[in-house]
Amino acid sequence: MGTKVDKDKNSDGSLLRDKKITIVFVLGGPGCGKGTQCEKIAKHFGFTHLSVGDLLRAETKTGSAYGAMIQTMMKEGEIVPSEVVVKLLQQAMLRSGNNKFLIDGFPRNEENRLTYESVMKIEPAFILFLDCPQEEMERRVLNRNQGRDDDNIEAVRKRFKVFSESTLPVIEYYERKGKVRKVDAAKPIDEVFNDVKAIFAPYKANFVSSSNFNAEAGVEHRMCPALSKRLARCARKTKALFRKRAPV
Ligand SMILES: Nc1ncnc2c1ncn2[C@@H]1O[C@H](COP(=O)(O)OP(=O)(O)O)[C@@H](O)[C@H]1O
Ligand SMILES: Nc1ccn([C@@H]2O[C@H](COP(=O)(O)OP(=O)(O)O)[C@@H](O)[C@H]2O)c(=O)n1
Repeated sequence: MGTKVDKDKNSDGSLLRDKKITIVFVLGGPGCGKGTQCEKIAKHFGFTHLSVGDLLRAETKTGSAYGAMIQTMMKEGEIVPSEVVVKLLQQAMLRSGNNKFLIDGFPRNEENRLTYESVMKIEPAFILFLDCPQEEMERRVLNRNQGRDDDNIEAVRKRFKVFSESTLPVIEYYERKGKVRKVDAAKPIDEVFNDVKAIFAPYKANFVSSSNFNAEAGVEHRMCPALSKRLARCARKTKALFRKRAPV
């Protein structure tokens, strides 16, 4: 960092080279326990937990231009356009001040993955796949009691369909790259976390402090300058993408 050569390296979009940012995608069907496990990983290993579902729900409350569209799509269990999601992720990463991120519920389809790749260009370290039978996920979602619009039987069934038709192919894509770490998520919470802990063990050494990102509060923290610059560049690219598309 700091030399002209290093700056030039970063500007080609390949942040991996300076090994400063760790991104883990956390995937699995609705109710498999992504949020539950991410909260624990964030605490134990100093990652910032970014739940795309939570970011989208927070966005619906801001009265933004996209809020109403997002609300309708989520109620129907549909996947929100990737430009919106990637933009929210960039903003959240910028605010977090961390350089280790758990991105929960993303990429949910090929469009998410391709948009992320073209805009962010940060290869995920690995994909944590919480594998759980559908009947167990259905039970968990219907007992979740968080007052979510989409935790009813019709929306849950649609989300299962979206998961198997759109998200599983993304997991298969990363499997072919040797990046998937699969865990049996049907076990009790602490047993699942034991398996998860073994996967994250190499990240313990770099643990600085727990940083559990609050989507609604948008807390400001200290920002790593390299990440800040990188994300600012990504934000400009996303803006350009938005300009190309007519408003939804
Ligand atoms: N391993 C588990 N065993 C039993 N219940 C669980 C387990 N993991 C999560 N839950 C519960 O299931 C529900 C869904 O979990 P959550 O973490 O919100 O899933 P997701 O983020 O994947 O939708 C929550 O009520 C949570 O407390
Ligand atoms: N990458 C994503 C993630 C979530 N979402 C939306 O957010 C909803 C809830 O996602 P979530 O991750 O909070 O919850 P689960 O369906 O995993 O329980 C999804 O059904 C989608 O409508 C999206 O559009 N794109």
